[in-house]
Amino acid sequence: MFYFSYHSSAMERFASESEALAHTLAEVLAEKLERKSNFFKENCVRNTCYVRMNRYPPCPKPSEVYGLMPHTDSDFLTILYQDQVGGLQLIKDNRWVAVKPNPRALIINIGDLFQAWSNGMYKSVEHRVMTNPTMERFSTAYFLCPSYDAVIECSGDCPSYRNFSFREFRQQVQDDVKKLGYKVGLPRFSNHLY
Ligand SMILES: O=C(O)CCC(=O)C(=O)O
Ligand SMILES: [Fe+2]
Repeated sequence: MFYFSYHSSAMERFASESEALAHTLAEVLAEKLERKSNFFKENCVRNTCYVRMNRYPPCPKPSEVYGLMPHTDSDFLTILYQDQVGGLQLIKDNRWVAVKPNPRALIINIGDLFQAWSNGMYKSVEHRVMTNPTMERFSTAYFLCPSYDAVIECSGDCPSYRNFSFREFRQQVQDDVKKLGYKVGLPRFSNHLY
């Protein structure tokens, strides 16, 4: 019971501090795009934002098993804290690069919805987690999401994506995963053929 309440208050703090940080960052990015900076305050709601606690047990065959498959996040912004073990990698110039653990730093990821909203000015970077042969790894992530009915309107004169609601996006991701075994994501909403 003690541990549960200790953990739950720590997680509540992580969630509320991350929420505030995510809103500040989203506002700054919106200003840079010369778009309404209160869009996130108006459209992001607590019941769709979430915290995920990831545990990666040691894996005897790290070259054969991913901790987490390559993916992009289906949200606006992700605030991630990783422990000292390492294993997170992201795609840069077509190569996987390691994100070095830093106990004093949070990792901020742009998600698919921000990529669409910014008309591709900000990119939802593909990332993955490698397993470690001897060490257990933990990470905690906060996902900033809009309400299911919020419409993601791509900015600019030549929008790369059609308008879509978060509900539509989630449904499409779920359908693709079920039918194809993987997420297609934003290309499904592209105004150009892919
Ligand atoms: O564990 C990590 O470092 C990454 C977690 C992640 O990408 C996710 O939860 O979407
Ligand atoms: Fe992720």
